[in-house]
Amino acid sequence: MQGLIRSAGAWLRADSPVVSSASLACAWPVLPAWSWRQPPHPARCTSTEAEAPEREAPQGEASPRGFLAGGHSVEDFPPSHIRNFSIIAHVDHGKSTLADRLLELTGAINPGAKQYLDKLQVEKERGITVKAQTASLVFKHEGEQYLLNLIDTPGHVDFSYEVSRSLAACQGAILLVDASQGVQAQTVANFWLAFEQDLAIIPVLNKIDHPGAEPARVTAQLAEAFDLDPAAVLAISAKTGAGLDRVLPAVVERVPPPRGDLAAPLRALLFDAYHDEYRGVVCLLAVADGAVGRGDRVTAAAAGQSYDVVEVGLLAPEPVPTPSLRAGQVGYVLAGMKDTRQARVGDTWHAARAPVPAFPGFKPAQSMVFAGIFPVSADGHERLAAAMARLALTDASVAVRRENSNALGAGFRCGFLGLLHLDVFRQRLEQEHGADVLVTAPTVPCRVVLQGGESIELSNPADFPTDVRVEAVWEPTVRATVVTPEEYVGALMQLCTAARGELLDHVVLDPGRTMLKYTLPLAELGGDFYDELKSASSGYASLDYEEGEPRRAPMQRLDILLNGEPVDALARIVHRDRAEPLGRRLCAALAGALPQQQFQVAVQAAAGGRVVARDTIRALRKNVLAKCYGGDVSRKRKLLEKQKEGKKRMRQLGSVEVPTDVFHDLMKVRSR
Ligand SMILES: Nc1nc2c(ncn2[C@@H]2O[C@H](COP(=O)(O)OP(=O)(O)OP(=O)(O)O)[C@@H](O)[C@H]2O)c(=O)[nH]1
Repeated sequence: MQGLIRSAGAWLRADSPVVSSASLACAWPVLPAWSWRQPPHPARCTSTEAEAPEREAPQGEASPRGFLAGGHSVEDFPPSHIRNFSIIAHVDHGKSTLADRLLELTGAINPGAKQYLDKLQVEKERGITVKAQTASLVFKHEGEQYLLNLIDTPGHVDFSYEVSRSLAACQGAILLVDASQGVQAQTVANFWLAFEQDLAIIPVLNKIDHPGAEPARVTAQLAEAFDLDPAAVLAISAKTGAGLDRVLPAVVERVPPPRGDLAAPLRALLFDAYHDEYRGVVCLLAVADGAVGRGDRVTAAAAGQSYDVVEVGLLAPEPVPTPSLRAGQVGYVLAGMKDTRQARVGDTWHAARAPVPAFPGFKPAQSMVFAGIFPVSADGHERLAAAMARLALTDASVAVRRENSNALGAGFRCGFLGLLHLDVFRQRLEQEHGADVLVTAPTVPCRVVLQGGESIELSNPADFPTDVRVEAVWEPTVRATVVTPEEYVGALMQLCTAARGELLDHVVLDPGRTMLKYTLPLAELGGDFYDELKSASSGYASLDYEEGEPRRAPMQRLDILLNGEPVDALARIVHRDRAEPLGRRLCAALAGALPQQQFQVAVQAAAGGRVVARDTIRALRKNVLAKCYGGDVSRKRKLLEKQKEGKKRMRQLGSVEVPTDVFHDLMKVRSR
């Protein structure tokens, strides 16, 4: 057994440098570790600075210094008394709940908080973390005060870009595992992310209060899968608080302090940035050496821009301005930036005219799915454009460009990190910015090689050439990791094969638990794949993936035609074998969803130069005034008004009027 598990580890490491969904988003910082990430042990860490005294925050006095819980200021914490760590885990294993408890325990927030660090409405509603959040805590251990900087990370694979860059600002990570669910796909991915970055890893079992908890079994899983010492595994319940008192002492004792040199010139990593409506762009910096303070002139090396620092401080978890941020500390900087695109995450900041060696940086987040976004009502473009501009400011990982559709008019083509990211973006457009939007079927980018050798990158099915000969199409793939109880292996292998998957490996993790590794076309992960995976495993299987090599595949454009006119917004790029069945499903769905018109409408699907499916909608003469008997003028006017409003939500596709809801209905049509 041990051999098998070790081979799993070896395979993971040999097969890919970082086994993580993060690399799907191409988010992997080109590390290895920086020098300050492998500091000496605290006991060997020399510090000439004074010990941190305990004192009260000044009352009633406007102080330029920022004070943390217990009245501490940043000067109280030399690098030896700082710990920077992330909480990483599979989705829903309890990261945000643990973060809440740690904030309460250290007095940073009042008891009873629920997902305090999840600030977005969409995060609160869906109970998921989308954006990594930072919080600085003060914790007393064995008579010494420590400044602990905690980063709560998202669990979902789409947002793993956030995890990898958060880890770059840390020296340690709490690897949280649900004691009832055990090791899952993102547990594996996140472990290797932290391991590859040389972080100290603290394994913590959560939910030991859960009736299905099996702490002994999951501890054995962790020990075998990751070669961890079972004695190092902590067991807690973030819900009841059981075992919680052991977590922060473990952080202090096991996570090495940052090795910063306060006397050296400023060298800081910009590891995150977000937009605040009132304060502009808030940059999160991990200061490796030196210090940065209000009024300093700093340069962002890769961006090649210099800025005057307006404010620096710690997030505790609310912003606490401080005179400076010092070596080893993680905090925020306001430098008068208006747009998050100015803040390139992974950039190195230094004092103006005092360049320093740059950090390796991060690869930019790469869009994995694209979709068109259009206003629901024909006159809603301006409102949508304003909403897009505002939201794009806060989410630099979405790629936006203008698009014009014959069917839907002016809109945007946007690139996302995955389907959840797309859905979250849509929800935020609607909830936070009041835009009523219509989203076209998501598509993955592919490369089309034309006769003569010219090759084009496509992110819009409507651009797929039909008038020139296509020599080859290359579609993106992922290397997917599925962790499942043994009894579902057969059903899951069937599912992956149906999704055009190629089995790469099959590893028994422990008796009753298996890890499958597949190459899958990225296009197949859209639609219902995740739901099918869950239903084939009664909800027990988990999935993670990283970017794979592009693969040649017989992909073609599937057009939907209304009375002979192709509707560009309904085109898809599909595998040759899928064109006909999908075409049939789309025609049937469209025929079912379209209201009858005053003439017969032919609904057709065409691929590879031929019609592959057809449906017909019979004619109906509709008269909105038919019910108006007796010449009631005001009633007539009301009905006409109502019809006018309804028409705003209609689009004229050739001769056919289509309610915009139809586009939403068609998105739900299964691709397989
Ligand atoms: N029984 C029990 N439930 C817990 C415990 N900790 C968290 N939960 C529950 O587990 C669910 C997920 O918790 P979260 O803290 O949102 O998980 P997360 O890992 O932050 O989720 P993502 O950010 O979406 O990955 C919530 O319903 C919590 O109330 C625990 O110790 N015991």
